[in-house]
Amino acid sequence: MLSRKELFKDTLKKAAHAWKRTVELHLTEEEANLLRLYIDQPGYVDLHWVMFVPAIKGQGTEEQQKKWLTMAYKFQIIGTYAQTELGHGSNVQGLETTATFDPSTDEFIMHSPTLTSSKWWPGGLGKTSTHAVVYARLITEGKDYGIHGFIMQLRSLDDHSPLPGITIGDIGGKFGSGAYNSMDNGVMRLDHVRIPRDQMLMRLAQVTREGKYVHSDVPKQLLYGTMVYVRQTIVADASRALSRAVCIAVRYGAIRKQFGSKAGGPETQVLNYKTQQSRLFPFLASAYAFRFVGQWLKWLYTDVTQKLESKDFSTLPEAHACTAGLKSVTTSATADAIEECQKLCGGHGYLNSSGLPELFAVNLPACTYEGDNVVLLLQVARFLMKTVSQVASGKQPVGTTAYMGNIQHLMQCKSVVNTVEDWLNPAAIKEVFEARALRMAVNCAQNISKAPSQEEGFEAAVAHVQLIIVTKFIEKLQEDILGHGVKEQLQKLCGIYALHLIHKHLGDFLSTGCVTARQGSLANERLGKLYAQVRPNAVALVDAFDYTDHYLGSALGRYDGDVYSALYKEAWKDPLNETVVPDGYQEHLRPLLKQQLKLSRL
Ligand SMILES: CCCCCCCC/C=C\CCC/C=C/C(=O)SCCNC(=O)CCNC(=O)[C@H](O)C(C)(C)COP(=O)(O)OP(=O)(O)OC[C@H]1O[C@@H](n2cnc3c(N)ncnc32)[C@H](O)[C@@H]1OP(=O)(O)O
Ligand SMILES: Cc1cc2nc3c(=O)[nH]c(=O)nc-3n(C[C@H](O)[C@H](O)[C@H](O)COP(=O)(O)OP(=O)(O)OC[C@H]3O[C@@H](n4cnc5c(N)ncnc54)[C@H](O)[C@@H]3O)c2cc1C
Repeated sequence: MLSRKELFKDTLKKAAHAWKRTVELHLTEEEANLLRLYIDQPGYVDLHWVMFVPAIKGQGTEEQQKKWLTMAYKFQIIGTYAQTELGHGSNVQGLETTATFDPSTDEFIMHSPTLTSSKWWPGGLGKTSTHAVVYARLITEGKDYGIHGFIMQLRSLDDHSPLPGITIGDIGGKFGSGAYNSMDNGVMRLDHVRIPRDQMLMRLAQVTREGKYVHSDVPKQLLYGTMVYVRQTIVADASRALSRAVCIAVRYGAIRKQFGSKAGGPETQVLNYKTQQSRLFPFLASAYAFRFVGQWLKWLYTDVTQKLESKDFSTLPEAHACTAGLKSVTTSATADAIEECQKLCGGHGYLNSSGLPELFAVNLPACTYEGDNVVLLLQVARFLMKTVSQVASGKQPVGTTAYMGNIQHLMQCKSVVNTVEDWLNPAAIKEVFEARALRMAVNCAQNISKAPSQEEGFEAAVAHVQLIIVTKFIEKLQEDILGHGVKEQLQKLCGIYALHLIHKHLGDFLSTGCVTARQGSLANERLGKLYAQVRPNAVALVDAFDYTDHYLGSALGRYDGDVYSALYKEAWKDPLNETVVPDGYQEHLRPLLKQQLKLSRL
């Protein structure tokens, strides 16, 4: 119910209070991150911690890190990540902002040469940030060396006014009433703003005092390292958002009753309808699947970071493909699922008090930020095409593409599934996913060799990423899992996750000859049985996410199931209900009604 201005101020207040508590309680970095997470309102601090600090860590020299991170860690400065421009987002190489070295003063001149080069979107830029890592084309000795990162001070540390040559503001209201409107995504134009040479982030490349451009021995792709880091964290965000929506829809489905009353008895819980189960349980399974793959991705990221520190860059392409692909598939699936959960809750799901509209609005942009999901999947496709060509020339693939080394078998194998029960076998499931992914990648590589196109391979990329998710779920179940019967429930969810994908993408599985139509229909039959088996534990499986009512923020998803009184109470809180007769009655309603009355008496 807050206006944009009130909402923004509320975010400032919460962030300041959270920081105060962080200091008072000596919270660790991890604990402080959790506190921020549970505040659950996008704000400038997200950009400061998730992008500004990591950008300096990844691209700054030790000296630069010491100087800037010391201030950033104490919040003496507030930073953002200013990459996207009004005319350029996905294509980072197309950015127009310039950083021209002036050897006479040992400074860079930061400039926005056109309207389209205005920085546009960075979170916290609009009203809050005092500093930013700004991405700009480095020009020295008359030559354009492409995009590099620069630390810039934007606002005075005394009175917060923009520094000379900097025009800065908020880009305006966004989708939904709350959601990202708490964030001051900003616009910024630079008019020949001078910064010292040592504010270029110099781990990847340096400009000497004389203006010479010098490469480091690290790959230039490390410039994109911050995005790899954030994409990895977004997978965990997607899993969390999806599990919240599913928790609301499952709990409400157990309370809501419609039709099916026998002999005057109670109506049927909507969660007992097979159609409700077949729409909802794949999301429940996906929430668990995304959580497990998110945990694995965090491990992969830590591993690649350690390797980078010892100058081993070999796993960087895989880390890029996995983070890009998983960010894309999990956020798209999550946005679609939250929208569907609204429908699964019927009319009440459309009320703000269900919590679902806000959840949708806040998670929808994850399909776009940190890389548009289509653009990112095309990056995965590019990686797959390279791997296929390496396999063809005899190189053994590793990591998540290791299965491609089994090309002889996977290109011609037939699924062993003969009965409904055979679809319980994880090895049988994995084999059809591997065969589908490989065959689609090889088909795509053949198409490209006939007619090269940047846009081929989108579906092959989706198939590969889904294989990763299925594989990581299966691997998780090979670990020890505590709790009586928990593993069995997770096995059922794993089956649902994999088989619902076979159902959804049956065209791919059939056209690549990985399964027959009969096997496809056996998969559907198995799926129906799994839904019925999961039903008795569905509520427990969402309770296991352990969300408080406060965090869930939903009248429908309450733990105690007292849905109707909660909806009723929430309705009365609406400002429209502050008066019995609404504002506007005297000016607009009364004259209208009186006029109609007069006319009818004529
Ligand atoms: C309710 C509370 C919620 C709280 C939530 C808190 C979390 C907050 C999280 C986020 C908040 C939102 C903040 C949002 C921030 C942003 O959006 S920042 C801007 C993000 N922008 C993008 O992602 C742009 C996407 N574009 C690109 O990444 C690149 O332009 C590209 C598409 C990858 C293309 O790059 P390029 O032009 O260089 O071209 P290529 O020829 O394709 O690539 C060259 C080679 O480099 C390899 N590559 C590309 N990227 C990477 C990488 N990241 N790492 C490693 N390697 C990379 C590519 O594969 C090529 O390799 P090859 O030549 O061997 O094939
Ligand atoms: C809430 C939010 C917060 C953000 N925060 C920040 C931030 O803090 N800092 C920052 O720098 N940026 C930020 N961004 C910007 C964000 O990173 C970009 O919006 C994103 O990278 C997508 O770029 P774009 O908007 O230019 O989309 P476009 O690339 O213009 O995409 C438009 C359409 O074109 C399609 N398309 C584009 N290229 C191709 C292609 N090669 N092949 C096929 N289809 C293609 C896309 O799929 C899409 O459908 C934020 C954005 C949002 C929404």
